[in-house]
Amino acid sequence: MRTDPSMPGFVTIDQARYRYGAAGPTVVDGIDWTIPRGAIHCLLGRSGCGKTTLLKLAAGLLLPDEGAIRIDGEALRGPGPRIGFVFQAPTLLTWLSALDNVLLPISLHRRPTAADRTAAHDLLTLVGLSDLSARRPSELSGGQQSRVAVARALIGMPDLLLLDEPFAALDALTREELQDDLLRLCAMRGTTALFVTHDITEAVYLGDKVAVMAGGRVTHARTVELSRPRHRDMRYAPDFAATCHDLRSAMDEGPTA
Ligand SMILES: Nc1ncnc2c1ncn2[C@@H]1O[C@H](COP(=O)(O)OP(=O)(O)OP(=O)(O)O)[C@@H](O)[C@H]1O
Repeated sequence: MRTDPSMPGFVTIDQARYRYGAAGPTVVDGIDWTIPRGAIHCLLGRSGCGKTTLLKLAAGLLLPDEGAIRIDGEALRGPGPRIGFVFQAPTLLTWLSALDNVLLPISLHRRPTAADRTAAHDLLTLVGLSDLSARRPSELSGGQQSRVAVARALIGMPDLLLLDEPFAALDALTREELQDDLLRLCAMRGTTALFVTHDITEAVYLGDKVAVMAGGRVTHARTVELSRPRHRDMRYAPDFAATCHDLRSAMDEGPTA
């Protein structure tokens, strides 16, 4: 077991509320959530229920109107180097090589050192792209671009990785490979992660815990009892299917009053 439930939360979301503009509807409506250090939690929910907004609050890209987000006990006041973000689209810079895209979070602040370049190359190796580090994004497949985006999010050794449907556009087999890459990298580095997805099987395969969101609230939460490391054969086990079924039913129930 990777996490100890008695450990204090590494990420603590405390009664967070958020609306876009003064007159808009409340999009995140009083969410309480705790992620222990090193855990991977997944957020499931229908389109428009507020998942991305909650992720942006956890990244410090938005600040809550009410409540607080704490990372390691400290109230979050904006984005910082301890947090890595992977968006749905890989958002790579077209004129840079894969290696230079991975180095981007560093080169925005200072000139990368030889050690930084080695670290970037090591990350590309870990995601299976060691031979392609000189290629531009247009010379890479969609899955390879997503791998570069994951490597870029990890170059700053973030304590917290936030992922917003990063593999949604990929074919099923590539998605499974990237899920395994992500689990391996998080386990190696003890990275805490919050992963937003529409895909129930993805949430169950990756997560220590899965929350279902609807109408800006967490309406259901379930601990995933599968052992770690995860293995692709687990996807066909009865307890995996039962967990998926339970979450599907929770998504059908929708928000509670
Ligand atoms: N910048 C914005 N200004 C105004 N409203 C917004 C803005 N961004 C999102 N919203 C609204 O907030 C609500 C929640 O959006 P959010 O992107 O968090 O949902 P989501 O669950 O991530 O959806 P999806 O699964 O489709 O990405 C939606 O009704 C959306 O239209």
